[in-house]
Amino acid sequence: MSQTQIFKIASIPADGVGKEVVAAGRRVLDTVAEQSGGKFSFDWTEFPWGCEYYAEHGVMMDPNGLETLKGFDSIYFGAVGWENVPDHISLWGLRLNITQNFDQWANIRPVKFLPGVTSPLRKADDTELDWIVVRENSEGEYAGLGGRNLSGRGPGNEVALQTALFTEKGCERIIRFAFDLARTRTVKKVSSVTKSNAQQYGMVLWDEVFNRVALDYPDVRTESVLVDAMSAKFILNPEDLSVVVASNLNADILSDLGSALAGSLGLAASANLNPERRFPSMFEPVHGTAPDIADQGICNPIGAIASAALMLDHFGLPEEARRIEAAIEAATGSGHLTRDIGGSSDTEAVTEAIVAALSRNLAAV
Ligand SMILES: NC(=O)C1=CN([C@@H]2O[C@H](COP(=O)(O)OP(=O)(O)OC[C@H]3O[C@@H](n4cnc5c(N)ncnc54)[C@H](O)[C@@H]3O)[C@@H](O)[C@H]2O)C=CC1
Ligand SMILES: CC(=O)C(=O)O
Ligand SMILES: [K+]
Ligand SMILES: [Mn+2]
Repeated sequence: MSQTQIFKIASIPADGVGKEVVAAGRRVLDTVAEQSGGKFSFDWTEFPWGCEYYAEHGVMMDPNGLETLKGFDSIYFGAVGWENVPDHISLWGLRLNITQNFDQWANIRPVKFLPGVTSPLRKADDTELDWIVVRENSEGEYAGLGGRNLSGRGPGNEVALQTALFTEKGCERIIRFAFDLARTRTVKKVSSVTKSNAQQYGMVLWDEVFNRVALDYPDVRTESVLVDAMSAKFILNPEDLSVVVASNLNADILSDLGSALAGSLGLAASANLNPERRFPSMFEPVHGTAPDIADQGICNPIGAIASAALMLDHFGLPEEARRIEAAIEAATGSGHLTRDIGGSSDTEAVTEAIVAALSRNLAAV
């Protein structure tokens, strides 16, 4: 018998519903591993980093945390942010600390419509919708460049600069990534999103790189759409989308819009990839810590569980990833829905339904 492949996973549930959904995702991943017949298993290490850790230690994560994380095959993340810490401190101290330092420059965020889940889009009732937001995840508006003049100008005259960084290399790598992804899809099309009419430096550079890279992919259709028009297009003509590539902020906003159109923020998955595999990649639901519903056992675990499927893809286990996605569809299709999508099931019941569907699928093979 061949040896079991062991994946070392760092789990960082962090705050709020992050803890609940990571626990659910781990359960699903362990089920898939158990059912793999010894093909693979997961070796989990959980880290207590987040806003509670901050309250105790004054930092969001261990100062050697990045060094520690380098030894893992991937990171399974929940969400970060709580009322005891300013959001920009918690986000930069943990999530952005990891994505930036591990050069996880490609953030893929599929917009998936699930059976049994009502979309606010009437069009979704009779139209096949399926697109992926590709988010530049290392620079742009979240480069962290800028500063504040707190005292030099006197009261009431404070100034702040928040500078967006666009490099030719940074644009090119994410745009090529989007084209390569489009080539793997039924509809070979990339929509590039900027605001280059108003932002005449960085976004014009992005547009130029997009037009140049497109020449290398004559088999892929293209369009360039301004972000305000793209937000309208998400709602009016989403059937026209396949791969949507955008800068850090624009794609952050568009991907929440996409999740909402699919039915809830609780459904959307994401992968923060370091495509060169020099560092571990990180898998997390698109949503945040949902303080309004945290600690009640009612949040939707599907975004985190679908992110676990993206992790399996990254490990070269596409069949197992599709098994998880099929189990999610079986659960929603048979009415196991949390409140955010109009049901009354709790987190535990939906997770249980997904685990049961995995076991049924196995029995059917
Ligand atoms: N990657 C990360 O760790 C992120 C962290 N955050 C942080 O999360 C905190 C809250 O941010 P918000 O802007 O309120 O965004 P959020 O995504 O936490 O919540 C927005 C809305 O979506 C709902 N929602 C989110 N996840 C859900 C789930 N799994 N099931 C059911 N409903 C769900 C919430 O109840 C809320 O009504 C802040 O501290 C923010 O900085 C926000 C986004 C991403
Ligand atoms: C911070 C945030 O909203 C995101 O990464 O999606
Ligand atoms: K998250
Ligand atoms: Mn976001």
